[in-house]
Amino acid sequence: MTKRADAAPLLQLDRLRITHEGARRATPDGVSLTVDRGEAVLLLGPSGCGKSTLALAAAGLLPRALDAAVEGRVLLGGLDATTLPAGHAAAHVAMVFQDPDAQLVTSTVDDEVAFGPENLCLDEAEIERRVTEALTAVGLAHRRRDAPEVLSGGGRQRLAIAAALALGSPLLVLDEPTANLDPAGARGVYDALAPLIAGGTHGVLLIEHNLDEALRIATRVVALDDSGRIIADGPPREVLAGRAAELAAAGVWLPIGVTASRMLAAEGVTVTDAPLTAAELVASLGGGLPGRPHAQPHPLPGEPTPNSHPEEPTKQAPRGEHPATLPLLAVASLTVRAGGRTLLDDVSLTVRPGAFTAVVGPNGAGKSTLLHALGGVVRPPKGTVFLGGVDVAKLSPRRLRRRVGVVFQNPEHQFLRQRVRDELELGVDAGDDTVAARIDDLLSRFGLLEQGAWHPYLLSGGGKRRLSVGTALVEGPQLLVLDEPTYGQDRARADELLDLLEALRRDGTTVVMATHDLQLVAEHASDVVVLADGRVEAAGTVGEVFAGDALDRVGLGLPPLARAVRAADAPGLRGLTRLRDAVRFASLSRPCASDNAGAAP
Ligand SMILES: Nc1ncnc2c1ncn2[C@@H]1O[C@H](COP(=O)(O)OP(=O)(O)OP(=O)(O)O)[C@@H](O)[C@H]1O
Ligand SMILES: Nc1ncnc2c1ncn2[C@@H]1O[C@H](COP(=O)(O)OP(=O)(O)OP(=O)(O)O)[C@@H](O)[C@H]1O
Repeated sequence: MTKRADAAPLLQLDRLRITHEGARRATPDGVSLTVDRGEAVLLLGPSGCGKSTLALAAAGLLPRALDAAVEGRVLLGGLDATTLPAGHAAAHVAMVFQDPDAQLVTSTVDDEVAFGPENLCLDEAEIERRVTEALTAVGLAHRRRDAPEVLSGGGRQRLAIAAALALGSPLLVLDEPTANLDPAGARGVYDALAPLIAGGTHGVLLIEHNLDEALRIATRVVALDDSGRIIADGPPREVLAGRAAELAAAGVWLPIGVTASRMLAAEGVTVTDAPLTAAELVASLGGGLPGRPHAQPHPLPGEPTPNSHPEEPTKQAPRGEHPATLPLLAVASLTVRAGGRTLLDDVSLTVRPGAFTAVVGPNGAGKSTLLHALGGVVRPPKGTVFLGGVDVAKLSPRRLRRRVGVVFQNPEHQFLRQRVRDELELGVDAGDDTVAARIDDLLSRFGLLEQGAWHPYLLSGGGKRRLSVGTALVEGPQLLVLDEPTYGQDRARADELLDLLEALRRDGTTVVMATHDLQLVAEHASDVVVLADGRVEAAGTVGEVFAGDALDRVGLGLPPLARAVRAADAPGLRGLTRLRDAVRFASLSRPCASDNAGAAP
């Protein structure tokens, strides 16, 4: 499509400043930016800096959608968004919310996607064409007759994206559109978006933590700091590599290549080609560090054979052969059915005490269902869950809560009280005089001390997520079960959460966590269970599972670094799945000072 020279940008924010009712400061605070056709602007910033609030404004939903004072201007196609009649906004903009449940309104998948086009008074053939195209683009064409609420979390997210695409609006505002999606689903979303940007028909304002995927379409990166002000705005490499230190200090997620380069710089190794993605990182590792060919330090001294997990101690017995330890958790022949479907089909697995077991699988594999069964949230019709030798089905809800802390996929489903502090107090023995101190400690560890008296729903997405983890921890459970706990977190908070999980593990807590972030699995988990279609496809240590083909078989594939390493087919890199191993590799093969002196720049 040719762009008229005089056409106004799709979106123009002019010194936008939004102060929520009762808030002491504005977030965002004085943000000006434009998005035009052919542009995908990636908006980054720490949790609570106002990204979602800005997205609502950009979608023309303020001031209607929020109790907030809005200063500055929001122009959509040159028109003041605050004066656009509600029904006219769709001609300019469509939004996908951070929480897909916030936007699903009808009773079938089909109706949900048709809802927007019907309101545009399009003819039936056109509506049908758009519905089919949008559902196909997100891989939901086979679930047209289902109710949205029976879709998995990822399924509902795909549906929300399809509904936005079907509107045909030139500007798409996407608030973490792939946070609940499996890797193939996330790739699918960006595959669908890429031609819209490249073809110049659409513009995108994007909030996304999945940077490897987002960088496939991002033409510009805008970063906000904690106070909701712009600290960087420019081409992705210039901002993400060039201003990395500043962004990291502000708690902004950085792509894997930039994180690795920073770790290498701390080791005295300079990577000059500023890799952003895992593929670029591997190209720079495989191609030799500045000016010299690689040494081949792999396998590293004392390390296992190629393809095994580099940091797994060699003496560790493979899964199933931990002779001295009885499993903490033993699941046998677990079957869960609902709505005429079998969600879990004869699942058996064990988790050893102190393990950090990741449960991975495509959307709809049954991960949440399994976690709910472990936490006693659903009573399986068949099979058993034993925790420390005790049948979970025989424990009272109160005793179960003391042993198993559960963090749900959607934090809002978990909140029952009016104040953040009360939410943590819920279910704790009133007579216990250590409660207040424990709660203060949790509030401060989770960065929520100042928000203790707030309503939980007023927290940012990241804040809600941290509170939900806090509520599961108050009782000091033996087993902590978490469903996508890093979703919606900024870099600093996600690292903090993972550090906290590691500290809990050192103190004896066993962790079972469902996640779509396979890089996180590589970096932190000890064991993995791969689910697909309600069945266990593979289980074992991270090294064992990553070396096998189960992840490929179920359509997940390897995490970005391991995938890029495998694609590069460089023998020296084989087996690298963790960032710190990649950095160690590069550091060990770094040039000595005299090499450096003679090296080409
Ligand atoms: N309805 C509301 N009323 C009062 N304060 C709110 C409301 N919604 C959000 N806030 C506050 O406004 C600030 C910005 O929230 P917002 O959700 O826009 O941040 P964010 O950058 O998207 O965070 P995250 O990455 O954690 O989702 C936060 O401090 C949040 O607690
Ligand atoms: N009440 C129900 N009736 C029918 N089907 C259901 C019901 N609840 C869940 N399902 C289906 O069961 C399957 C497993 O859902 P579950 O939420 O456990 O998957 P998941 O692996 O956690 O997915 P995601 O990664 O998308 O969160 C999905 O296909 C979902 O649509």
